[in-house]
Amino acid sequence: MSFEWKGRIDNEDGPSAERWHQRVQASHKAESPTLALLGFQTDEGVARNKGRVGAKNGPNALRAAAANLPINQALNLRDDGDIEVEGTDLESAQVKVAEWVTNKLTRNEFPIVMGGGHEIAYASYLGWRRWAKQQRSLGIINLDAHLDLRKPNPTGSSGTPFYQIAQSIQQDGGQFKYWVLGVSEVANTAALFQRAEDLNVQLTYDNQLNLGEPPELASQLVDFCNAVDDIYLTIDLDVLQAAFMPAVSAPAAGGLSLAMVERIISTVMRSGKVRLADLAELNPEYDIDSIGSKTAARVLYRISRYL
Ligand SMILES: N=CN[C@@H](CCC(=O)O)C(=O)O
Ligand SMILES: [Mn+2]
Ligand SMILES: [Mn+2]
Repeated sequence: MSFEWKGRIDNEDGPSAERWHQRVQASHKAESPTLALLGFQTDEGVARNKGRVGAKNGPNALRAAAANLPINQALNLRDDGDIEVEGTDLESAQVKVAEWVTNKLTRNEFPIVMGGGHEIAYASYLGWRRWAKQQRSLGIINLDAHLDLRKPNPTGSSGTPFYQIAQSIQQDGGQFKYWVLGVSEVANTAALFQRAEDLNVQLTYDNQLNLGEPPELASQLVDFCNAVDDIYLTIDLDVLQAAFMPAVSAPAAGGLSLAMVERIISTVMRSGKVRLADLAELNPEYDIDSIGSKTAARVLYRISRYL
């Protein structure tokens, strides 16, 4: 489904009243950083994971909410359209997304893929892997209520991406450096927590973050980023409390405030190590007055402010 970027235009306030829909359609300036967007329009990963479908329409809901965001910096915005899944062939679509990510990294652009389910993470990773050519190390920061460390059964799904990534990194002889923030104790089984332990995954629970920002959090995030060449930032929107984010495939009771999510993003982005990002699991079928889409757009905006 193609998308027409449109929104409010405040002619009376001149160029400083510019919004995202205008910048997406403006010509690029070589001297400005470029944020490149791609939609991953599919329900396949969520369906395979026995979830409630609807995330296929996530990319366009996010674009519509982002259209009126203000432009407050030198930034090129590019929308490269969508990748869809033909039939149930999720794997081929993931390869296409990966090729796009590799291409953006090669051009020194900042790629953000909009899901779709969290199986987008395996595609984003594969794109980074092709670009990095086993010459670079990766740290993954996932804001998510879930660990997404399920084993493919027998194929991948929205619940398996980080297990698939772990396997790939280990096969390449690398170290799987994965930190999940906002984990819900009640939305993951003992089997998944055991897998996280076996894979040396770093966990921060939603409850730990809801009692105020732990004093050591910022420095631990900085240390995590400094220990690798590149950071891949992936945000499963179900990490947010339902009041901010009703529009997800698998809501988990609890979750983080938008302020905490933005704070973590800011700390991580300031490291200068983040090369790619994605936003997963926006399911507009369950939205209320576009609150979820607008929250997702605000998350996107927060990332963009550090480019
Ligand atoms: N993307 C991940 N999804 C969750 C879904 C949990 C649920 O459906 O309740 C997972 O697999 O753990
Ligand atoms: Mn999740
Ligand atoms: Mn997830």
